[in-house]
Amino acid sequence: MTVRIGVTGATGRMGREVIAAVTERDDCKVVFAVNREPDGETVDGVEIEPADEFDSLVVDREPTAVVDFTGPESAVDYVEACADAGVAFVTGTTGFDDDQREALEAAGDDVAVLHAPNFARGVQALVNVVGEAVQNLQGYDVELVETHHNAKRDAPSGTANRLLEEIEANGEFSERTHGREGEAPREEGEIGVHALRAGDITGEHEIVLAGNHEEVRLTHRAEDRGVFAAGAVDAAVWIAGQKAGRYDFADVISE
Ligand SMILES: NC(=O)C1=CN([C@@H]2O[C@H](COP(=O)(O)OP(=O)(O)OC[C@H]3O[C@@H](n4cnc5c(N)ncnc54)[C@H](OP(=O)(O)O)[C@@H]3O)[C@@H](O)[C@H]2O)C=CC1
Ligand SMILES: O=C(O)C1=N[C@H](C(=O)O)C[C@H](O)C1
Repeated sequence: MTVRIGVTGATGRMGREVIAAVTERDDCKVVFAVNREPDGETVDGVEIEPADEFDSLVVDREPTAVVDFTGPESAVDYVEACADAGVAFVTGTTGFDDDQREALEAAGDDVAVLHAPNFARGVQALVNVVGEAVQNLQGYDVELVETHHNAKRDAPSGTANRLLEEIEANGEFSERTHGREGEAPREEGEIGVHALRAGDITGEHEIVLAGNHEEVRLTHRAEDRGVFAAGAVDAAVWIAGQKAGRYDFADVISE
């Protein structure tokens, strides 16, 4: 079966990569790609259509799944249209607030919805091991540093938030401290969180655990956005066979 994929944010950094990743495979194809203000542009031979036609495209072109890398507001609009149309939704968008997260969850009652803040397999491995490292090093200071390109809108990154959840679930911590300035000695139990924005850096996450005259650093560095796109397209192909519900990238990898 050829999986039929709709792409949103099609001329963005990630949308372009998703189209390229689909085009390289023979088990799926792009059936539409939208962006807010298309000007007749094509991406890898795919015509970019206006985002305000999404609601009709998602019905008429009969996609199996939509892959979304846009922004939180538009991702919610798109998932709600997919829920109405009975189309599965895969999103890598980050920066959702609580209400937006709830809307994503709610759509999972009607269709399969997969949200992953990071589609790199190495990040999933990092999520899997960081809790164990924290458990083994109770009482060590923990700091998280994430580094991204200068156009990234949200901070800390979605991946950093996911890693922080895992760290907090596995140790005794008091609070997250976002950056430091002036007279600001480290408090016991805090987790320092630092967001660097510079140039066109694809995405780096490092967790530093230090104490007992030693330090452990767990680092993931994405060298190319294609790694995220490949994971997202794997997820779109995987979700084709799934019933309504909420999924994450770990579900895709575990099969
Ligand atoms: N999960 C993962 O593995 C990854 C997640 N991300 C996340 O993906 C998202 C997009 O990142 P990136 O591609 O770098 O961002 P870009 O800004 O390059 O692209 C976003 C695209 O979405 C479009 N867009 C934004 N708002 C809307 C809207 N309301 N309706 C329709 N289109 C819209 C933008 O159009 P316009 O140009 O008109 O604004 C743009 O083309 C971010 O949240 C980022 O954190 C990024 C990389 C990996
Ligand atoms: O905006 C990006 O570029 C990225 N965003 C994701 C995040 O917020 O974690 C994933 C990746 O690090 C790239």
